[in-house]
Amino acid sequence: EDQEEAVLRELRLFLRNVTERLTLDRRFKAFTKPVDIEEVPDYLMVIKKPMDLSTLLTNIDEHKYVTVGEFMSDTDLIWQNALEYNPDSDPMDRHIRHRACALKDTVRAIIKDELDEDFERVCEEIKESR
Ligand SMILES: COC(=O)[C@H](Cc1ccco1)c1ccncc1
Repeated sequence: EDQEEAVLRELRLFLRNVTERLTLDRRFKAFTKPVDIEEVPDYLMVIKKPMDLSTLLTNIDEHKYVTVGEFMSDTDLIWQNALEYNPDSDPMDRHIRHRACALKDTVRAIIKDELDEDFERVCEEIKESR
């Protein structure tokens, strides 16, 4: 009912704020847009579920996420894909992997610090009821 829509609206505001802060962080520039398939023709042969920060924002606005957990699954794809596609010892691969790990740690720190457990539980209840 309307209380539920108010909770989901607050969730979207929180997720947009987190995504915006990640997008503004210069370390995460490579994660802000989809990997360019013209530039990397084999990318979709290796990575089955591409994800990036701009797509997160689109998903939020399309009401894809009813819980923070669902949002986290997509943010995990961003850094997991980077580790998988860039596994080599050359400096470029090491650099993107370091940034991927920074993204993982930063998202977890924000959620731990700023998400109220009771709020996430209410979102989970709404999800189960649908
Ligand atoms: C998330 O970004 C990536 O996985 C691409 C893959 C890539 C390889 C060549 C062009 O792009 C990347 C971008 C910047 N620096 C390293 C790798």
